[in-house]
Amino acid sequence: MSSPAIARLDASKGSSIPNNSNPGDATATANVTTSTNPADNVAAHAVNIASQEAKGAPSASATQAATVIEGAKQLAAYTAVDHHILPHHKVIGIGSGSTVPYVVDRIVQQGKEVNSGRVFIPTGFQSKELIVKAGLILGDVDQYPNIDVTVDGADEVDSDLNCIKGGGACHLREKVLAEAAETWVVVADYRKNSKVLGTTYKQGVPIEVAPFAYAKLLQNVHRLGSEKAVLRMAKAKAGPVVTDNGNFVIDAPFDESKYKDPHSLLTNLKMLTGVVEVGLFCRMAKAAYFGNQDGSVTIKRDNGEEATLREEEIKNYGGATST
Ligand SMILES: O=C[C@H](O)[C@H](O)[C@H](O)COP(=O)(O)O
Repeated sequence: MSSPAIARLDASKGSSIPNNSNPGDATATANVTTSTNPADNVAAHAVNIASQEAKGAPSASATQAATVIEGAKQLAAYTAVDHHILPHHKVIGIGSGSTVPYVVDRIVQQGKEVNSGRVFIPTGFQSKELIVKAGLILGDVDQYPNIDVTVDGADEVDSDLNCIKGGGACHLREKVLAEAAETWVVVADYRKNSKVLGTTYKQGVPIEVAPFAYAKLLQNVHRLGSEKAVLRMAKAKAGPVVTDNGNFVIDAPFDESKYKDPHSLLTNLKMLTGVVEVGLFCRMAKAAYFGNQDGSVTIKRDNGEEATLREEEIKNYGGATST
């Protein structure tokens, strides 16, 4: 597995996959050409971005940074799938976000034979589309309340594997699929790897709320200490973001002192009447995989272990760690 830094400029093979769910991550919305070798795919991004630049899109340094980030996402996703989605796993949850297309890509690379005996459960519109377009078998959590493994993205992950999720407003279904899974694994790039939540993800805790209750809830969230909490507004529509479940989202930033005890914060927010789900996932992950800029992958596990696998170690790991 080659490092993103030494990627070949060869965009000739593979299929095109959509690549982003969150608004504000527009540099990552180009179609991605995929192959089994992550290095090829990083190179494909470079070609894609270069052609976008020719049409007046972002500068070379911005596109280079975007390429490195995409390479990191792919490394995290591919490594997590290799470690946790094993041939005997038959019911698999597919999360949301910009790293998840690479998860589906790697699952497809495991082959038609193994995948024909599996069912894939989506966490929202984006992952449903990914499953269907990849030709995988779609199911729902009401048919399959017991999932073998769910792999999902995150907005930020702390040292205890607590996560902020919901930047794409999918956290209700994501939490249901995380709870339903025997193993829940998070994949992300290096920017999401923090000691304390709120360090890099500044928008705050996403809170899905019943629409009619939003104004009262905003007051109550302000009183809980998030004076800057706001109703999330849509970017290309007048009015608020409406989730896949027909609800609104409040984004509530808190001080570091609150983020240091995310479980108490979660409990206090969840107790507010009208809250449907809170985008704090506390100690739910078995492991979190972060792709790094240098082509290595950092793995944090729920037992406190942390390891960084370099290129050769990823390639030779070959081992399954999942249940
Ligand atoms: O609601 C969205 C999900 O929680 C995503 O997994 C999270 O926002 C990360 O998304 P991205 O990888 O696009 O930053």
